[in-house]
Parts: sequence; structure tokens; C-alpha cells
Amino acid sequence: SSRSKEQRILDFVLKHAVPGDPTSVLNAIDKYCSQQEWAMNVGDEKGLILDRVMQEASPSLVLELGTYCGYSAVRMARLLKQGAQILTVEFNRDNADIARQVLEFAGVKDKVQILEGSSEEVIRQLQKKHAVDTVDFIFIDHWKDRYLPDTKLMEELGLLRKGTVILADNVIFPGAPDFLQYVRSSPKYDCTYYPSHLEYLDAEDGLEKAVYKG
Ligand SMILES: Cn1cnc(CNC(=O)c2cc(-c3ccc(F)cc3)cc(O)c2O)c1
Ligand SMILES: [Mg+2]
Repeated sequence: SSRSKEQRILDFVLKHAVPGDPTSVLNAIDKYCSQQEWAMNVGDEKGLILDRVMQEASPSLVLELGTYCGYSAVRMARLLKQGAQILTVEFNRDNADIARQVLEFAGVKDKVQILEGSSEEVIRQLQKKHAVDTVDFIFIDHWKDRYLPDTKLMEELGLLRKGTVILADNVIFPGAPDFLQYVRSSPKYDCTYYPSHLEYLDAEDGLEKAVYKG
């Protein structure tokens, strides 16, 4: 049976990256996806912004919505302080399987837990099933029409605390206009827009940071 694009990305990582070296895994994925086949990883340009915003937050618990092949989970895990953890949600089983192998190869699998399922279902289970109290940093990169409902759900469930940082990918392209309008007009958030470009392309895109004021 034919291998998927995501399997080809994994094959390239296994062949060209160094086991246990997360930066070499990121470089391999970025090289493959910029030269061979485009894929929806956050990429190196927006990834640098993710690096800086995450290091500034220095989170103990990170929630990621949208694992895909694990690129951003590897990106964040390599910067985590001792003992910090990432919970990452992926709906697509095949993507989750690829991401597991990427995370293991990168040597960060003990810092990351992949939760398979719909973001809504997983978010509803975090406090009871995964012993989560509040989350320190949230990277939102899943279906663009789920950014707003999932943000509101996390508010309602008390998963956000004063200072929780939400960083959302693709707020320009493909875009999450309802999410942007909500956080930018809500008194509960302090927002900052980071202009950038769509991964591996010249199209305009950017990240929105929304800090919850509690
Ligand atoms: C199936 N699935 C699993 N995760 C998701 C959520 N992510 C996206 O949809 C996503 C899409 C694009 C994109 C797509 C087409 C295009 F022409 C330009 C950009 C870029 C991204 O950075 C994304 O995160 C979807
Ligand atoms: Mg994205």
C-alpha cells in the first residue's frame, strides 16, 4: 500500500536526523517540507516566535491542540524546564502514530503525552482523567473553526489561570477570524500579534498571543 506524505516525512527524519537530537529532527522536517513536499508544520520562521514566547512563559504544563507529525511538540519539548510536560491532542490516528515515532526518535517522548481524540472531548476530560488543575501555556494549531469554541470551553472549565498564555497559529491564513475578534475584544485577554509567513511559503500569516487575565 502506498505510504502517506506524513510517513514520507517520518522516513526522511529517520534517515537524515540524529537520534536523541531534537534540533536535527526539526531541521530534517523543515528541509523536507521546504524542498520536497509542503506540510502544515508550524515551520522554522513561526517556530522561532513559538520558541521565544514559550521560553518567556517558562511553563510547567503545556497543552497543544493539533499534534500533526509532532514538529511543534518536539520544538516545545526541547525547551521545557526539568519536569515540565506537554499534553498534545490529535484527532487523526495515523498522524498520532507518526508523531509518536517522531517524538521517540527525537528523545523527548517522556516529556510529551499524545491524547487521541476530538479536542472538545479531551479538554472535557483533562481535570478528571489527566489530573490537570490549570494549564500554563496553550499552543492552538488544530482545525481553525475549533479555536474559539475550545478557548471558550477551557475558560468555562476553569483550565485557564491568571497569566495562562494562549498562542494560536494561522490566525491570518487559513485564518481564525472569530477567535481573533473574540480575544482582541475581550477584557479577559491581553493580546499581541506576531506577523510572520505561512510555513515554507511567502504568504502572510501570523501568531496571536492572548494572555488570560483571570
Ligand atoms: C487534518 N488536520 C490536522 N490538523 C489540522 C489543523 N491545521 C490546519 O488545518 C492547517 C492548515 C494550513 C494550511 C492548509 C492549506 C493551505 F493552502 C494553507 C495552509 C496551515 C497550517 O499551519 C495548519 O495548522 C487539520
Ligand atoms: Mg498551523
